Amino acid sequence: MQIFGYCVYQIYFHPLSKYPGPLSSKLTSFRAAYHAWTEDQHLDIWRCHQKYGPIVRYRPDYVSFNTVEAYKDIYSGDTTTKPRVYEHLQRQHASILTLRDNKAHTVRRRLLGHGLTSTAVTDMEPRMLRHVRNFCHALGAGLDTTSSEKGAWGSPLEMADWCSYLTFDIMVDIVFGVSGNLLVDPSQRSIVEDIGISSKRAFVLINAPLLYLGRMDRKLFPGSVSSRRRFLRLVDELVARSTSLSAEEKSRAIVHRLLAGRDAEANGGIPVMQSLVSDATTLTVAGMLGHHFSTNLALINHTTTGFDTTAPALSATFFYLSRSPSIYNRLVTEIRQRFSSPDEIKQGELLNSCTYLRACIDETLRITPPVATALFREVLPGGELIDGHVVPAGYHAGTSAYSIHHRVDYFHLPKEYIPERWLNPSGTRGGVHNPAAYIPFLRGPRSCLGRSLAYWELLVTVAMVLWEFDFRAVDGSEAGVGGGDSMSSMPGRNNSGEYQLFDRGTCGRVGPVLQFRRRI
Ligand code: HEM
Repeated sequence: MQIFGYCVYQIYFHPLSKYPGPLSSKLTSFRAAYHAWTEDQHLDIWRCHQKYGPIVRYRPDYVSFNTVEAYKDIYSGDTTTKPRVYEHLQRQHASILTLRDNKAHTVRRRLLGHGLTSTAVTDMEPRMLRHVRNFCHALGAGLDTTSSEKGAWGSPLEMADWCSYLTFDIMVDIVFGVSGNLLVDPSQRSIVEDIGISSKRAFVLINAPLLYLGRMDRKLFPGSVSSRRRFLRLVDELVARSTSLSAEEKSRAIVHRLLAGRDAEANGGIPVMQSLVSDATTLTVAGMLGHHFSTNLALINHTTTGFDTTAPALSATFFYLSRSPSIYNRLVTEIRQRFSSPDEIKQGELLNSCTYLRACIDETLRITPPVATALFREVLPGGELIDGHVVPAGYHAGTSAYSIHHRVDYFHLPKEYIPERWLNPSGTRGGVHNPAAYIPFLRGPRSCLGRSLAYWELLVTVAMVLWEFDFRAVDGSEAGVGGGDSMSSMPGRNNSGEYQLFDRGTCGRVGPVLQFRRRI
């Protein structure tokens, strides 16, 4: 009887009952949790929007909106915040990603933002370039061993892995000032998988917080708990290594700049602790920052799963280029004409003038947004009017980048990779093109702080690789790795031309498998 009463209430009398959606979603969070588990929640939300329209009740307490107007309402002001469930994701202290208090978030964002401005990216460039060169070195390993082999294709490489190693090494270097070394030393590489596995657990928990009861999550995800522990141990180790750097080395690491900034902020602008003075303070504060950064690092670095962003964008770009000869050739021509040597490939006018390169990156982030899912927000007291619809306080609303980027009335031929749409929307294969619906980095006060850094990594790495190498997809059984399976009955998973994301909050991915040769 109680169950019957609960169902009647959810379907007819609940404050969100007027919004359409699958019956199962109105009653429980099971569907959302299930698709978090099967790593296709972004596709399920997209399919629901195809069926029910731009507003879908996707969980009993959550409405997914798929319009430009709605996401402006949800993400632009201070009438929403991060949902309470995010608190479970932090170890002791809230990270910038989990902070619920909007004022505290603004302060934290200001502090962290100093280390990630485009000027800061210029300062960090020489160190980041070292890692991009290591990446190219790894791709070219084994090539040109004898002059007779010059021009021969190398062994197949799994690009998802190599892109993860690159972005991990860059982030560890600029955040902690120490070396992550995954590109050159295979011994620690399992860490990217650990990050992925632990992210999957976190994502399922966000969607089904009931699993926290009696710590059921630990029983359901035993492997992921140990993966997370290993990852956090690594972060603590990095923090410890970072604290023993010289003063000059510390000045280049974001974590230390943040410490100085944090003190200044807390002391009316007087930086009382410009260096880390005692081991006790160091370990406590740095450990805390380690956890703070663990979320951000996880956001960036992943192998097959999870909180990863730049790496999947990079491997997706290689995927699309390897499958589109005309796009590949146009881009190769732009890069090789623009730069006369790889040393010229760095931030500046020449790189900015590579408009086709930028269009390819933007198109990757549109069709394959690394944060594909809806980053849902909790409505604060007073409620909120979202695209003309009332969502009362305490309930959740969000917009999924994958869904809105695939709206046919915002982007013509949304399932196709067409960089030209960013150059001349009304030109080649022209059709509707609505840049206001483009939200890979989100917009508003919680938008991505690492945008400049991410663009640097993507533009410079792709340019450097194309300057040095030709590449192609392998033949045979691995040719399609990374794309959808045309035999799949699941819309979204059956598009062989679209790089597949495995949604775990950010995303996992595999492939493409490519071969390289020195450019001819
Ligand atoms: C293509 C690459 C990237 C994409 C698509 C991306 C996307 C996003 C998105 C969608 C958010 C909002 C998350 C939320 O509200 O929960 C975010 C936040 C954030 N991102 Fe990125 N990101 C990328 C790369 C980076 C990089 C390289 C960094 C460098 C540290 C970074 C640092 C951050 C930080 C610190 C936040 C939190 C901002 C805040 O809450 O104020 N991101 N990112």
